[in-house]
Amino acid sequence: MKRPIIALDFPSKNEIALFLEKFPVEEKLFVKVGMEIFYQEGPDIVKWLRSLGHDVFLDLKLHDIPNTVKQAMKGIARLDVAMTNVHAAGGRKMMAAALEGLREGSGNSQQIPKLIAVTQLTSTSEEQMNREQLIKVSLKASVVQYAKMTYQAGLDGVVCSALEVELIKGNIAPDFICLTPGIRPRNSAAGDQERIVTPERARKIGSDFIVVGRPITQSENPLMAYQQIKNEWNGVQ
Ligand SMILES: O=C(O)c1cc(=O)[nH]c(=O)n1[C@@H]1O[C@H](COP(=O)(O)O)[C@@H](O)[C@H]1O
Repeated sequence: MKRPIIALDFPSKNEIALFLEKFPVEEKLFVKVGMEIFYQEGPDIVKWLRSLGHDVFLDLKLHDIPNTVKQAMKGIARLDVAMTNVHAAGGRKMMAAALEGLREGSGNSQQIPKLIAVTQLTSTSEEQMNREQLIKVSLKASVVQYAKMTYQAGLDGVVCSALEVELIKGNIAPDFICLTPGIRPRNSAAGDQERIVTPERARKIGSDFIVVGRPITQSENPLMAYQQIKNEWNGVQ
């Protein structure tokens, strides 16, 4: 069964340990380490999660000049993560430099983490993008443009809303990875997310990975919430 990626958005290792205690030890999870916990605990949090047997998506959304991103990626390459990301808005040169950094950091081995780029954050609406970023096209057109740049830079895929997956795969390639956060089961609060989709719809649309945070981490019964979302994501009744 495909595993939803759980966003471990907690302020400390201790809180993550308490959360993980709710899952059977033999259940190997796919978890996301983002800025909140990484800036508290540093790379050790990734090493610890790997030692427990979980797969890690390291979501630090790098966005800086090409050289800085390249050097940072050399460090990330040594953390044994399955996937990591940058912001496509950093440009093609930056994304290509990120890939170079990952390759060099891993000693040019074949086994480098998947590298994907954030298009428009799922918390961004079309109206906000037009008004604040002065991007005067539709949100979908902007996402596809970022996805094309990402593909041309040689990356594996993008982070987008499931609402844009069909368009991206149609314009680029069916196997271009679309990882989709902004997942909300029916009747759960959107919070700060704008472009939301249920796990079932994300499956039908063709998302390759879904990322789910608060609907699991803030649930009264995280294990049950995880299993329900996992079943829905896999089309299991
Ligand atoms: O790169 C990401 O993971 C990401 C990109 C994006 O466009 N939107 C987005 O929500 N995310 C991350 O996905 C997670 C979503 O969490 P919830 O909204 O709690 O399900 C958060 O950790 C975000 O940082």
